[in-house]
Amino acid sequence: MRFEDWEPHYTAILEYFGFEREADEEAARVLAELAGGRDDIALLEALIGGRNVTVCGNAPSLPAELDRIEGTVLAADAAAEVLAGHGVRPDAVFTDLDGATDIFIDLSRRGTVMVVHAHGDNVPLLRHWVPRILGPLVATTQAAPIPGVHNFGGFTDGDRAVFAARELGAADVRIIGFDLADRDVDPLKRGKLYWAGELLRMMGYDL
Ligand SMILES: Nc1ncnc2c1ncn2[C@@H]1O[C@H](COP(=O)(O)OP(=O)(O)OP(=O)(O)O)[C@@H](O)[C@H]1O
Ligand SMILES: Nc1nc2c(c(=O)[nH]1)N=C(CO)CN2
Ligand SMILES: [Mg+2]
Repeated sequence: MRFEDWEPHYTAILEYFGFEREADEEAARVLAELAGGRDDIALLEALIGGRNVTVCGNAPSLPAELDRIEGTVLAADAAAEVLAGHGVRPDAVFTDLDGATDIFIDLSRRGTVMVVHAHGDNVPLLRHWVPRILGPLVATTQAAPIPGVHNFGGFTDGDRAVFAARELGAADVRIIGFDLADRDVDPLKRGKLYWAGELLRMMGYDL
């Protein structure tokens, strides 16, 4: 998605949460510096382009839906840990690192692409984790893209994975582990799930 098509949604999200665009832009610059020129977008594209893709959200329903996995597996943040616990190594993990554990480092070592998202509220996490990610790395932002830092569209880890899969030419993108009406979450997370729903409906999902 071109940034000018994403920007109206981004502006509405900034306003809804009171997040600062300048803080997101600064975080993108920090991530670019930490990445130090590493950009495995070609590998991510090869995993997704022309393939059937399954995006795994981290709703409590995920373990019961694992039998629906088909093709390339994209995990939304801590869903990666659930998948790994069931013997599934995701091809890529979309993460703003608030769900990161040493399991991510292990997955990275085994070849999983880490698609790391910078935003105004995760700079300390970027500084902690990015130097430890030794495998394939793709950097993303929700603000304007800069060299080495991509914006495929989307906001939460889960819907960003769907936007990326579409942008990189997936043949089909199915989603599992999404329960956007989950009431068992704090108010901020409820707001984020609301936006995930808005954006996924915009992409044609009936949630
Ligand atoms: N009921 C749910 N609870 C949590 N995540 C969900 C749920 N349904 C769908 N998801 C998707 O799974 C993603 C990963 O979930 P995780 O629990 O790791 O949350 P998170 O890392 O806090 O998400 P984010 O950083 O995007 O807020 C979310 O970003 C969201 O897109
Ligand atoms: N500034 C900011 N941006 C975000 C945030 C967040 O907490 N702060 N959380 C996200 C996904 O959870 C995505 N983007
Ligand atoms: Mg996260």
